[in-house]
This record gives sequence, structure tokens and C-alpha cells, in this order.
Amino acid sequence: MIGGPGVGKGTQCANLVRDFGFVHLSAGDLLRAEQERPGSQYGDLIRSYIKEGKIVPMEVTIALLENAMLASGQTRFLIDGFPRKMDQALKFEESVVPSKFTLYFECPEEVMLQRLIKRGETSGRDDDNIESIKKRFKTFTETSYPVVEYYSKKGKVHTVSCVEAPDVVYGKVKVIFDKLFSENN
Ligand SMILES: Nc1ncnc2c1ncn2[C@@H]1O[C@H](COP(=O)(O)OP(=O)(O)O)[C@@H](O)[C@H]1O
Ligand SMILES: O=c1ccn([C@@H]2O[C@H](COP(=O)(O)OP(=O)(O)O)[C@@H](O)[C@H]2O)c(=O)[nH]1
Repeated sequence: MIGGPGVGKGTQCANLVRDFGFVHLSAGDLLRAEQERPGSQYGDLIRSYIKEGKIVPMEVTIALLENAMLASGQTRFLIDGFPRKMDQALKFEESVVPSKFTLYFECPEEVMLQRLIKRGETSGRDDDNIESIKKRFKTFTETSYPVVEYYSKKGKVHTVSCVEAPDVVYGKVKVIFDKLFSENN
């Protein structure tokens, strides 16, 4: 699941987990947990990348995802906020598992900005401030959007507009998943 910062990925993943029983893995949540883990050798590195809105070197993120996948003992994963750089996409599919499809959440920056400023009132996140948000938008456009284009060329992308209220957005997401999983399962 790919989309700009604050587009609503986490919000929609919660709905999908409830209705389709995936294991939800948020790359950002895994990185924040590793950042706080006592004794982690990557804590400071992750903290500085997240604050600067940059993409943490792929070896760290892929190892965290792979470990969480293995630890779950499950086989159906909804990976949230990953891949957001071409090197991650290629390496993950080569060394862990190929993806089935990509859900791309589309939304104007002004709308995401308002959501992130509001989330920042309570999230406690180091990157929900205007300076980091601007950097995250730039990284998304320059570094992450090419991943969407790459998967689009392979015919693997489903695009959903996220401007409307969460339940309206989920209505559209659910139609896509109902179709995909009634065909494949
Ligand atoms: N469709 C929506 N309309 C309005 N607010 C939303 C919508 N989806 C999510 N939000 C809110 O916007 C913020 C960002 O959503 P979140 O799911 O955390 O995004 P992401 O995981 O993409 O960063 C949260 O505070 C969330 O409650
Ligand atoms: O594969 C990833 C996913 C996330 N991040 C970092 O984690 C931050 C927060 O990502 P998350 O998906 O949690 O939140 P979003 O920015 O989408 O609101 C990003 O800006 C990056 O710095 C990263 O480096 N690699």
C-alpha cells in the first residue's frame, strides 16, 4: 500500500485487516519500534532519517519486515508504506517475496498537510511538524512515486482517491479487494 504521508494508509489498513484478515505490517511502525528498542544499533540512524523525511537504508527496513513476516507464522500480508524507493522494491521482491498488487492512495498535498498537522497534535511523532512534512512530500514525489509508476507499467496498480471521508474511501477500497479475493481465493 503506497500513498503520500498522511493520506490515510494506516486508517484503511485497519479496515482491511478487520474484513480480510491480513497481517498488517507498517514499515514506518516497524522502524519506529526499532528506534525505541533498547540496544538497537540502528536507533539513532532511524531517528535522523525519519525526522529528515528520508528513506532509511533498505537493508534495515527489509530485515525488519522479513523478521515480522516470519514471526507471524502467516502467509497473507498487507504491507503499509513500503516500498517507497525503487531499490527497496526490487530487493524485497527478489529476496523476500513478490507482491501481488499495489494499492495507490491519491490525494492533493494540501489535504494531506491538514491531516498531518492535526495528527501532530496528538501523535507524538518527530516528523509530524511542518518542516519534516515538507521534506516528506518532496521525498514522496521524487523517490516514492517512481515506484508507483514502475508497478503501473506492470499492470499491478489499483488507484483510489483518498480525499473523501474514511468510510467513503473504504467503500472504494473494499470493492477492489472483494473483486481480487473472490477471484483468487
Ligand atoms: N479519509 C480521511 N479523511 C479525513 N481524515 C482522515 C482520512 N483518513 C485518515 N484520516 C486522518 O488523517 C491522519 C492520517 O491518517 P493515517 O491513516 O495515519 O495516514 P498514513 O498512514 O497514510 O500516514 C489521521 O489523523 C487520520 O485519522
Ligand atoms: O520503507 C520505509 C517506510 C518508512 N520509512 C520512514 O518512515 C517515515 C514515516 O513513514 P510512515 O509510513 O510511518 O508514515 P507516513 O509518512 O506515510 O505518514 C518515512 O518518512 C521514512 O522516513 C522509511 O525510511 N522506509
